[in-house]
Amino acid sequence: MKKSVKSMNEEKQQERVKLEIRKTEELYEKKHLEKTVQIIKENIKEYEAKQKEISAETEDLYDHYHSDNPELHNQLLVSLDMKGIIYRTLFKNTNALDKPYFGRIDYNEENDNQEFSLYIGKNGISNGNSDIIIIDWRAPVASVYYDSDLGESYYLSPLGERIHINLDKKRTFEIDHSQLIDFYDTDVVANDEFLTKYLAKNKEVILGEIIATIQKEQNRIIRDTPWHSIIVQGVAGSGKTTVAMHRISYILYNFKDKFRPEEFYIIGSNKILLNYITGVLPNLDVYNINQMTLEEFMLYMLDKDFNIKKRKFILQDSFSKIQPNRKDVTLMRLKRLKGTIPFVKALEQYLEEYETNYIPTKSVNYRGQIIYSSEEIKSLLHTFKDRSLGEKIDILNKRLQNKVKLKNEMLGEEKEVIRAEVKKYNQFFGKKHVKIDVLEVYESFILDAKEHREKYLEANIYLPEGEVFQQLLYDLDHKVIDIYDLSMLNFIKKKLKISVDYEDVNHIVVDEAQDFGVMAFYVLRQLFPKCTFTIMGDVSQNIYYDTGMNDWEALQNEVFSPEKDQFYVLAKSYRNTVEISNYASRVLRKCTFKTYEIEPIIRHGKEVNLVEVKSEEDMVQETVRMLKEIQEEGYNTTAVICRTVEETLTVSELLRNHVKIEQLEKELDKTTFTNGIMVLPIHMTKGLEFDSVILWNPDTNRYEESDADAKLLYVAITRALHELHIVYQGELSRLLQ
Ligand SMILES: Nc1ncnc2c1ncn2[C@@H]1O[C@H](COP(=O)(O)OP(=O)(O)OP(=O)(O)O)[C@@H](O)[C@H]1O
Repeated sequence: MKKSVKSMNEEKQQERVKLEIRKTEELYEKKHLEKTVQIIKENIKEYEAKQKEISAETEDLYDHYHSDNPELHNQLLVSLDMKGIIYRTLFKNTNALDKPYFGRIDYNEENDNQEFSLYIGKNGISNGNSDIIIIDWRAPVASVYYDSDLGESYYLSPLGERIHINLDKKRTFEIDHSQLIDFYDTDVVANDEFLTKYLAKNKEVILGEIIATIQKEQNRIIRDTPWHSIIVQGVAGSGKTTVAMHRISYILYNFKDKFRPEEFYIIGSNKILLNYITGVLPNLDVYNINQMTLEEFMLYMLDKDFNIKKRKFILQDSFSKIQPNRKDVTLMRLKRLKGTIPFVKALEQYLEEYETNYIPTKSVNYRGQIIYSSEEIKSLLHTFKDRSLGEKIDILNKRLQNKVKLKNEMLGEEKEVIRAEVKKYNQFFGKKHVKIDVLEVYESFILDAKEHREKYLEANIYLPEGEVFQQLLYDLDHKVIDIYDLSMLNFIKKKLKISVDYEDVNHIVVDEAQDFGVMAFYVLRQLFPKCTFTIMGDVSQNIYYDTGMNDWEALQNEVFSPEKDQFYVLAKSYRNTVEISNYASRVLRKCTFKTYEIEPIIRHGKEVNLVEVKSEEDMVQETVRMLKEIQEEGYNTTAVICRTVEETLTVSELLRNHVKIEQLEKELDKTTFTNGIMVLPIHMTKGLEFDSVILWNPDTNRYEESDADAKLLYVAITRALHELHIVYQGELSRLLQ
C-alpha cells in the first residue's frame, strides 16, 4: 500500500527533528569534550610543576637527612608519600588525554529529584582538587553503565546497599586523539556493534583491557564481593583471564582498607601465560601484585622447610606430562591419585595419628594430685584442632604452667619458688618449635599408606594398592617432585609447625585452574583459611588429563561452599570468529565428558583452511607459503602449534630456513610472547591468543580419538582470533573429521 503524502511529510518532518536533535547533541558533546580536554591539560601542567617542586624538595631532604633526626625522617616520608600521589595523578591525567571517557549515564535517584549526568572513563579525573569530572569505571555507580537498561534500575554501594535510580540515558563514545569520532545511545545501537569493531582488531602480546566494552555477565563477576570465593567456568575466549584482572583492579579500588596489592597472588600454569596476563595490570592501575606458577608459590611458602636446590630435587618437568606414558598403568594411577582429595585426606588422617603419638595425653600429676586431667588435655586439643601441632604444644605448656603456678600460690609458696617450679614445666608437652623435617614426615606417610591401606579404607578414604605408593617413594628417592608433593609438604608444615609464612595472603587468583588437581585447592584453602579466591578455568581445556580437573563438582562441594561461594558460567566467546568457534565445538562434541557449548559473538572470518600434503617436505613448503600469506595480510602474531616439545624444536628449525621464526629460550619456560611467528607446543599456548594459527600435522598418530587429546586440540584451535590453518599428512585425526 502506498503511503499517503501526509504521512510521508510527517516522516520527513520526524527525520528532520531527529537530525536537529542529533546535531544539537553532537555540538553539546563536542563542547563538553573540549572543556574536559582543557581541564586535563591544565591538570597535567599543574601536576608537572608540582612534581618538579616535590622532587627538588625530597632531594633536598635526602641531602640533609641523618638517620638520627626523627623530624627530618618524618618530613621525608610525607614528602615521598606526596610524590607518589602527584605521580599517580599526573599519570592518570596523561593517560586520559587521548580518550578521556567512553560512556555517559544520565539518571536520577529515587527520593531525590536531582538529575545526574556522569561521564565514565578508565581514569577518574577531577577539576583541580575538587569536582569530579570523570567517574572511574570501578566506582559503584559506573556499574549502571554496564548493567542497566533504560528505566528503573539500581546499583550496589560497596556495603551492598541497593541505590534505586531511574536511568534516562546511556551513551557510548568513540574518541580518538581527544576528538569526538562518534557516539551512540543504547536504545539506538546494539552494544555488539561497538564490541565487534573492537574485536576485529589485531592483538598485542599482552592481554588487553576491555574497560569500555565489559559485558553484563562479565561485570557481575568483576564486581562480585571479595568476601567470598568465586569459581568461573568459561569457554575458551570468554574473557576469564581478562575478567580476573579487572576484578583485581575493582577490588583494590573499592576495598582499599581491607585488601593490599602485596597480599594478592596470581597463580598461573606457566611463565609465558603469567607475563602475558599481568602485562595488562598497569593499564588497570594495579601495581605490586605477586604472580607465580603454582610450583613457585608452593616452594615460596615452604621457604626454608624445603629448599629444592639445597636438597638437589628436580621439579617434574611439566612438558613430560604432555604425553603420558599410558602403558605404565602404575604411573598413571599415581598421577590420578595425586590430583584428588582422598590423597590429602589420607595425609590429614595420618597427621592426626602422628599428633596423638607426639603429644602425651596422660593426666599430669603434681605434688600427688592430678592438676591436668587426660580429658581436659584431649578436650583442649579438640577445641584447638585447627591449630598446628606446635601451637597446640605451646598452649598446653602455658596452661599447665598456669596450673602449677596456681597450685603453688594456693600453697603460699614464695615467688622465687613458684618461678622455678613453673619453669620446670615450660616444655612438658614438648618444644613449641618442633624439629620436624616435612619431607621425612611425608615419606613416613607414604610408607604407612603403602603398608596399611585397609586402615584408610575403613575411614572411607579410598587409596590404591601399595605399588602406587611404591612408585611415589621411588620418585622421591630419585629426587623428582611435583606440585602435588609440594602441596603435601606445605600441608604438613601448616599442620605441624608454627609459621608466619602463611600470613599476608588475602586473595588468590588462579588462572587456567582446570590444569591443577582439586587436591591443590583443598591444600590452599587449608593453608589460608581466611583468604578468598577467584578461580577461572575451563574443564574442556584440561590438558593434564590425569591430574587436572575434568569437572567442577569436587571443587564446588568439597573445597568451597556451594551456599556461600559463587559459581558462574561464561558461554560467549569473544576471541574466535564464528567459523573457528564452530570448528572447536565440533571437536568437543566428539568427547564423552560434559561440555559447555560456545556461543560465538557474531564476527565472521575465513573458513578453517585444511590442507593435506604428501610428504614432510611438502608440509614445510605449504606452511611457509601460508606464513608468507599471513604476513602479507598484516597480522601481528602467528603461531605454528605442534604437539610436543621435540616436534616444536624440529619444526622450528625446518621453517627457520625459509621464514623468520622467533627464537625460543633454551629453558622453554623463560620464553616470552612476542610479535612475529612463534612455533610452540600446545601446552605453552595455554591462555594466549594469536591473530592466526597453523596447526601442525594433527594426524591420527598424534591425536587419538580420546577425551584427553580432544582437550588438547580444543585448546590449539581456540588460540586463533582470525584465521586457522591446518596442514597434515596421512590420515587426519578422527577428532577433526
Ligand atoms: N567484553 C569484552 N570486550 C572486548 N574484548 C573482550 C571482552 N571480553 C573478552 N574479550 C577479548 O576476548 C579475548 C579472550 O579473552 P581471555 O583471554 O580473557 O579469555 P579466556 O576465557 O581466558 O580464554 P582461554 O580460556 O582461552 O584462556 C581477549 O582478546 C579479550 O580481550
